Amino acid sequence: MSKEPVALEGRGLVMRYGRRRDPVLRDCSFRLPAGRICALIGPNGAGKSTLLALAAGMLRPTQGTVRALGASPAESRSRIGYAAQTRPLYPQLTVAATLRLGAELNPGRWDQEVAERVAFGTDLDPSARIRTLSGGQRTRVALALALGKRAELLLLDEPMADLDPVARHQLMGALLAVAVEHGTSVVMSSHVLAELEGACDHLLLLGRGQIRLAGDSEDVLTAHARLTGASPDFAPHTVVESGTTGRGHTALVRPQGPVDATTWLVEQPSMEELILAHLRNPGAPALFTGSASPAPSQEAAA
Ligand SMILES: Nc1ncnc2c1ncn2[C@@H]1O[C@H](COP(=O)(O)OP(=O)(O)OP(=O)(O)O)[C@@H](O)[C@H]1O
Repeated sequence: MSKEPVALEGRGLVMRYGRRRDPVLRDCSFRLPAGRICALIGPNGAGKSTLLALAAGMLRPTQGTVRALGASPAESRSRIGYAAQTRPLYPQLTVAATLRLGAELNPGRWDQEVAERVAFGTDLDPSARIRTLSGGQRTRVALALALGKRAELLLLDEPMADLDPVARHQLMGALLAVAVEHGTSVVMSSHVLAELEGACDHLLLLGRGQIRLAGDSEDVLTAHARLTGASPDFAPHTVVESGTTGRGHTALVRPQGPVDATTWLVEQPSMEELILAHLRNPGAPALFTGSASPAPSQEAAA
């Protein structure tokens, strides 16, 4: 098993809200090595926000365990920055007072310069009250609180969702600069694949309550190939998605052994193509590459 430090780990997670019969997460296990910028992807309602809230210690799992930075999320709370999708902020406070509160709540860790850069990057007025801000401006303040905390693990729920293109670009730049400078581990959910592709070096794809794909982006990509040829039989390779085009039969596969390049045209799919194929085919077998392989859940290990 990999000895690489782990930023976030879930083992046998089950999450059921109230009396709902179907759990949102079911025996969900994963391991995120430290220092990665991880895209958390999945269809609407897959449980991305739930997973991030569990990792931040804002929810407790029905079953299973979450470890964040080597301890329970509650124990690691001061080292975790979390920007929830709902951007909970005090509506009566001004932006400047909100950042002051961030500084007071994080003594010894707070980076005012980063917080101000993120919050005031455009022309946001420090004396404006939170309740008067637009959705995008509130997002900037929520991200300023998360990044200003100099967290070791940043959990960002759709961080760019309501930002304009310039603000997105600027904030992604600020986020990456902070992450590189401090070796921060980042998990961010988003539906904008192009945005994630440029920024993230690790992937967690959630579907049907479990992790379907996990690993460093390069490893996940090289574990797949697009094959095109005359035959519809792609055995022995694992087919994620297949179809027919003008060029013949084509499939996105996980090669099981060498691919016969005399039979198939072999191409490397793009990350977007690969993710879309998995989103369209949630029944494809799960793949965990390298150090992303989860430890066996306690029940399985017993
Ligand atoms: N507080 C709650 N009480 C009951 N059900 C909830 C609650 N929060 C989330 N759910 C349900 O859990 C499921 C997963 O929701 P979640 O918000 O985690 O998904 P998501 O992947 O973040 O979705 P989206 O991409 O739409 O933001 C949904 O079916 C949702 O209705």
